[in-house]
Amino acid sequence: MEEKKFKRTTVTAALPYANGGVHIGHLAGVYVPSDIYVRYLRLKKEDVVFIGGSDEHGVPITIRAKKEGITPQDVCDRYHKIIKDSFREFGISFDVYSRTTSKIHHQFASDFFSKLYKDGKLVEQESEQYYDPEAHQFLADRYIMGTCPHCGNPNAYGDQCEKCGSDLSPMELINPHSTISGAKPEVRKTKNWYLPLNEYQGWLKEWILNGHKEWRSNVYGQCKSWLDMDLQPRAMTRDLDWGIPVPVEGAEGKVLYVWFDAPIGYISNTKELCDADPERWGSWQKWWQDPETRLVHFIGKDNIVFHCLIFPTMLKAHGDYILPDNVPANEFLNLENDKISTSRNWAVWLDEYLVDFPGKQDVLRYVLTANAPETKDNNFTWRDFQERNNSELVAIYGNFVNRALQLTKKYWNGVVPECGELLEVDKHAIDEFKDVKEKVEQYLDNFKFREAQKEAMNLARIGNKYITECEPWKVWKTDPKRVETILYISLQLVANLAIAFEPFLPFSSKSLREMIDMPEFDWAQLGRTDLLKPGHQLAEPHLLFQKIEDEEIQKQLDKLAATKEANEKAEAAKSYKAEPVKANVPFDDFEKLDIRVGHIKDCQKVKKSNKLLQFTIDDGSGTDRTILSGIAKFYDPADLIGKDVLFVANFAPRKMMGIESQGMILSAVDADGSLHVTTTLDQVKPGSQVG
Ligand SMILES: Nc1ncnc2c1ncn2[C@@H]1O[C@H](COP(=O)(O)OP(=O)(O)OP(=O)(O)O)[C@@H](O)[C@H]1O
Ligand SMILES: [Zn+2]
Repeated sequence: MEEKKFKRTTVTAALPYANGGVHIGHLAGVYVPSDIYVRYLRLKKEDVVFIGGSDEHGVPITIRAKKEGITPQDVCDRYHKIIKDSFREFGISFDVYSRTTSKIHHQFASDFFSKLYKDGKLVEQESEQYYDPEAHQFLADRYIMGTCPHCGNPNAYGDQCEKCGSDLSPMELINPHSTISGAKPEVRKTKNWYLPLNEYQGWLKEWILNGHKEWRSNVYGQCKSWLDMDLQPRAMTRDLDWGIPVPVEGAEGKVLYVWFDAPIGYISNTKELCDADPERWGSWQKWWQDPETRLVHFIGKDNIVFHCLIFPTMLKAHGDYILPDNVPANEFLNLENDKISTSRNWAVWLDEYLVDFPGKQDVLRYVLTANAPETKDNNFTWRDFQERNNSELVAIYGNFVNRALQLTKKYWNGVVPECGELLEVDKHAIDEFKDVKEKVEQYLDNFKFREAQKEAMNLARIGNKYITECEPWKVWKTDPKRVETILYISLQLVANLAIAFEPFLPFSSKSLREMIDMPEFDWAQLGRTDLLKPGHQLAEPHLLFQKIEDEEIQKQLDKLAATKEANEKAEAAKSYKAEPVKANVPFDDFEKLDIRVGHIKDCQKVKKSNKLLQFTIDDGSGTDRTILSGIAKFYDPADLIGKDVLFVANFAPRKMMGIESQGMILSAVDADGSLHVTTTLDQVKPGSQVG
């Protein structure tokens, strides 16, 4: 196949769903790689537009709104702002970041649907759906709960059981109920409009399986497995009240399917940008309808089917649009060996990261790229984060820059020296770093961001090796002229680093360019050895990166451990069922027990026991009472001193670990098996009887 030549590139990044903030999985999967790519094209002075925005329709937003007693628009407004701020703070350099609740988008998506409808590209079909007779509405899958037919989990959703992971359809649930009203749903007939993917199957096969063999193997493979099955028509409308109304007569109470409207958001957001500044951007059609424009979608793997099959089919059915030339989807990033999850709060949130690591955006960008899930799922660990910061950013990149700049400051007051005659060692270093440009380009052109960043880092490795070999601090004593050359070459390497790292670590690059006073630069200069001219005055050097200490990492690990514990508790509570009540007993039996209030005067751990606590109790008799209780795992003894507890006073004394226990302290057993000492609501005198 001949290589296509393009005049410009439209880059889109998946529209994040506006019911949560941005976490490291989002950054690693989509936003850092797309930003690197766009920055690279801009540096090459190519014509490129970078499109983003929030996805604000769909059911989960309405569920959250109901739960919090606010409107869906309130939910969107809150998260759109958080998301937008996070992207700005991490240097994700969108040309436009808009939202799918915008007026422009509603109109645009509605018109797009109308055109398909009028051209007869959609198929009208009736189907049976659950309907809530009390809330008077059809129920989206997420609004129906019931018992999972596979594992018996009583809290399975209409589309999925989170316990066993099965994909479900609402009709499979046993004893379904509406989560809105609790009512038993009825089956009713409803009409929707479908995109007949089946009619496009042959075309899709040809376009992807023959035409795009160069796509990443994970993307190509997923497309192939879909295309090896028979594609089914897919509903493009839903019975729901949050979204873009279906612009067809008789479709009241229906909205466009969120995966129909969201990708159109890429186009409507481009239109918003172009309309606002046509001089700078030209017409939006140029970016979406000109065959000389190259369209690239950055997404995570769960979005592949939508961007490779469904959206292209919509574009093809419409007829006026170009199709994606590549869809470099990433696999998933996990956190400390567990799936990142918004609902379980198992994530590193960008806004929280910035509070704990202010100014360290580039460290996260670096680690997420170094460890990007490009070919398989990958794992983020805080130890790896620390290790890469300390032994790569600090010890290699930062160290080299600092050596070169500090030596120049020391010997020449920060003025770039002359380059003298080149020795073998100089020529070798120059040769080595001249290749870097081509290698980085090759990797970036093929969306291999991990490798590309590694190559950029190689510049610093070359620099460190060079300085170490040349030992300018020793040579200075005998041959200062020679040191001029060594530092001249080192400084050229530093300038090259600032260019090479601009797409990856824009904040550090900017800071480095300020130190070497290099306001103007572009990609074409990469590999040159005359970027800083002799006599050029450098600014005051400072450290580019700081070491991250163990305590800072431990704090993050502790935070995650606390989240895990809270999740386990919540999980246990969900499946908790109170024990059945025991057989009735005569009141006389109860009366035989003497339960009393005791005041804890002292409490100690029992030596050599990790279960027992020894209590000294004031029981109102004037003599202290000793009671042992197996609750050491759940309490710090010091916290119990001074508290009142309920205890059984008339059990026969019993020896444990050599100590006689005179009674039993009463505790409640929680869902997770933890024990909680009981007390009275109000303070009463020690020795008061309970009954
Ligand atoms: N852990 C992850 N690793 C890689 N990519 C991810 C990860 N989580 C989300 N993404 C990608 O980020 C983009 C935006 O995600 P979206 O807002 O749809 O959230 P999501 O997939 O619902 O994630 P979450 O459930 O964590 O909120 C999507 O393209 C998605 O594939
Ligand atoms: Zn199940």
